[in-house]
Order: sequence, then structure tokens, then C-alpha cells
Amino acid sequence: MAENSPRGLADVVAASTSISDIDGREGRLSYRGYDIHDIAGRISFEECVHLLQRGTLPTQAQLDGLTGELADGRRYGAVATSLLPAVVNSGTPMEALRTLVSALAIDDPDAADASIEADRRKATRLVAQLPVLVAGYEAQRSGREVPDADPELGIAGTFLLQITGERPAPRAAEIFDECLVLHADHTMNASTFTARVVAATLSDMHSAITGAMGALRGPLHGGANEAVMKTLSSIDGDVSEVDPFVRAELDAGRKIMGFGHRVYKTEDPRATHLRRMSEELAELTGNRRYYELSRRMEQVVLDSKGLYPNVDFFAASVYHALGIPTDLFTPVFAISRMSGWTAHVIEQHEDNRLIRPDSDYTGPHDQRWVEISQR
Ligand SMILES: CC(=O)SCCNC(=O)CCNC(=O)[C@H](O)C(C)(C)COP(=O)(O)OP(=O)(O)OC[C@H]1O[C@@H](n2cnc3c(N)ncnc32)[C@H](O)[C@@H]1OP(=O)(O)O
Ligand SMILES: O=C([O-])CC(=O)C(=O)O
Repeated sequence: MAENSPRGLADVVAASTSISDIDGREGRLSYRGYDIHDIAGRISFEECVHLLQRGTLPTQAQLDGLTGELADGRRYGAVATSLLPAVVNSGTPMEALRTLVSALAIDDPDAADASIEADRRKATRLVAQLPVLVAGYEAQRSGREVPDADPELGIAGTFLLQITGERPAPRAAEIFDECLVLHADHTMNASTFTARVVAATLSDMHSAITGAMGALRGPLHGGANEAVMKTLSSIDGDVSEVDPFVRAELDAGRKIMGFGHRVYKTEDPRATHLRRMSEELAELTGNRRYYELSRRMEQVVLDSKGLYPNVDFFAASVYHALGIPTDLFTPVFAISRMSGWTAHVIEQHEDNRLIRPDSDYTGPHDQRWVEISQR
């Protein structure tokens, strides 16, 4: 029996990884040794997928190869296709997509192959399929067709095209591409840890990713981006309403979504980029409301609680400005994080040991059984 385990495994090192690293005091994040400030806005999501899943920034030939594999892997199979109408309108998009991701396993051509090579192929296909599944979900519930993918647009631009039905402005596609890079991996966050726990039983890639989808959806993790948008839209008046709103929430003992972080004790480096994108989109769209409410909220929460915005906070106003429906914000997070999750499953399978921590028993001892009639 372990004693004095930190609640929520805070500061416990649960795995070794060469995929990403965080310095929570300094507010630094790197993917395979590249500082996020150096690569955000400079590499495409496809390059990021190569970096995380295959270990290096790709050469042009490698990128062309991966782009071809992603295009080939995009189509999802008959089982997910037949399930789609049943899961649309029967719960939240994340519930539907978790189910659909699980269903992708059944049609996967490598379903029966547990090798690392098959893991790699599944990883590429999952990155390619999730945006198309989200677009299929959106089209199904809106009663329209999914526009064809445009190879010139890449994953980010094609997703915006397929969700909104309109070809995105070049800058909008670039901004969304950067969002996907920023959300791609984050060491032992709850959903990645979940994926690794599942993978470590020598279960399969799709089971691990289905578990990760379930963990991401919660409002303390990826679900916070949707909650932030709901918070911002619940404020009726101008920025002067932010102070009393935050005070009332804190007085009622409620958390302000999009603030605080288990690891960062200073600004989340991804928030720096998302804040800048939120401001740029406010200028481009001529609608500064959510950016300005966000800026005020950031100041009030910092002054009153000493908490900084995390990745989910400015992502909300950015996704809103890009025309993404609020209930698809967390699925968008999953589209990006799929690259990191799958890389972690491969890494776990490459050097596996069952993940099985201990627990502190807090129940009674030495109880004696009595007849049911005597209890
Ligand atoms: C992609 C991501 O997953 S980023 C995180 C997304 N989640 C959110 O934005 C939800 C809001 N934030 C939170 O709930 C937390 O900050 C977490 C879950 C991110 C981190 O949690 P933990 O490290 O476990 O911190 P914990 O929840 O124990 O909070 C520590 C203290 O700060 C307070 N606190 C933390 N976050 C917030 C917040 N957003 N609003 C108000 N108070 C907060 C807690 O109430 C607690 O106060 P107490 O010590 O007086 O009880
Ligand atoms: O690292 C965490 O705990 C949560 C987070 O920011 C992420 O998953 O991006």
C-alpha cells in the first residue's frame, strides 16, 4: 500500500517520453526538442504530425509522402458510415465521435495486426479520418453534403471548408493550421495518459484512442474550450459586466473555465499565440466583442485568483471567429491531439510495461460477514 500519494497524481512522473516536454515554471513547451514559439506559425499541421509520429521535421519528399498517405487514409469505412445517422442528434458531438472512432477499428485494414508497423499506419489513418468524421457529423445534422476535400488547402483549410461550406480566406486557414499545431501534444495530460494506460495492457490503437476521446471531453480538460465560449456568450452587456460576473462565480465557489493548469505556474505558451490570433481575427472580422471580453476576464481572474489562461481560453474566441460551431470546439481539439495520442500509443507499444499504480486504502478494516437478515 502506497502512502501519501499526491492527489490526482500531481508531479508524479508516469512515463518516459521523447515526444514533448514542458517547463511549467518557465512556461515552455517543446515538441521533440523544438520550442513551440519557434515552430508555431512556421510548420503546417501535416509537418507537425510527421514530427510527433515519425520523430523528425519532414523533408519535402517525406512531407509529400505523408500528405499522400493522409489523403489515401481519409475515407472511413462502412461501419462508421452506417452509424453516423444514428449518433447524430443523440447526445453531444464528443459522445458521437467517441463512438465513431471506436467503430473505425472494425473497418481498419490492419485491424488484426498488432505490430508497430500497423500502429503507424493506423495512426496516420486516424489523423486523416477524424476531421472528415467531424465534417460528416456536421453535414449530417445540417442536412447537407460534405464538400470535397481540396488538396491545396491541407487538413486545416479543408476542415474549415467542409464545416462552413465556404472556402476559407487564406489567413483563416493559416490561423486554424497554427491552432492544430498548438494543440497537438502536451506530455502526460489526462487524455494522453489514458491512451497510454489502455495501450500498456497491449490493447489496440483504436481502444486507446477511444479512451482518450472520453477523457478529453470532460470540462476540466479539452471540454473547457466549449465551456469558455458558453461563459463568454452568457455575458449580456459590455466589458464592465466581466468583473461582477467573475466575482459572482468565484463567490459561488465555481471555477472560471479556461484558467489554471496543473503544470504551468505562469502563462501557458500556447495562450500567447492564441491571444494574438484572437486579436487578429477580431480585426479581420470587425467583431471585437469576444476578444475584448476575454482580455478583461483574463485581467480580472489574474488579479483576483492569480490564475493564467490555459490553451482552451483564447481558443474559444478564435474558433468562434473562424465559424466553427461551439459544440465542435472539443472535437477540433481531438483532431489536433490525435497526432500526439497516436504518437504516444506507438511509443508505449515500442517499450511497454503494464501501467498499474497503487492506491491508498481508506476504507474500514477487519469487518466481519453477517447474515443478510442480520444486516
Ligand atoms: C487542455 C486542458 O486540459 S487545459 C485545462 C482546461 N480546464 C479548465 O480550464 C477548467 C478550469 N481549470 C481547472 O479546473 C484547474 O485549473 C485544472 C483542472 C486545469 C488544474 O487543476 P489542479 O491542478 O487539480 O488544481 P485544482 O483544481 O486543485 O485547483 C487548485 C486551486 O486553484 C483553484 N482553481 C484552479 N483553477 C481554477 C479556475 N479555473 N477558477 C477558479 N479557481 C480555480 C481551485 O479552486 C483550488 O483552490 P483551493 O486550493 O482554494 O481549493
Ligand atoms: O497538460 C494538461 O494537463 C492539459 C493541457 O494543457 C493539454 O492537454 O493540452
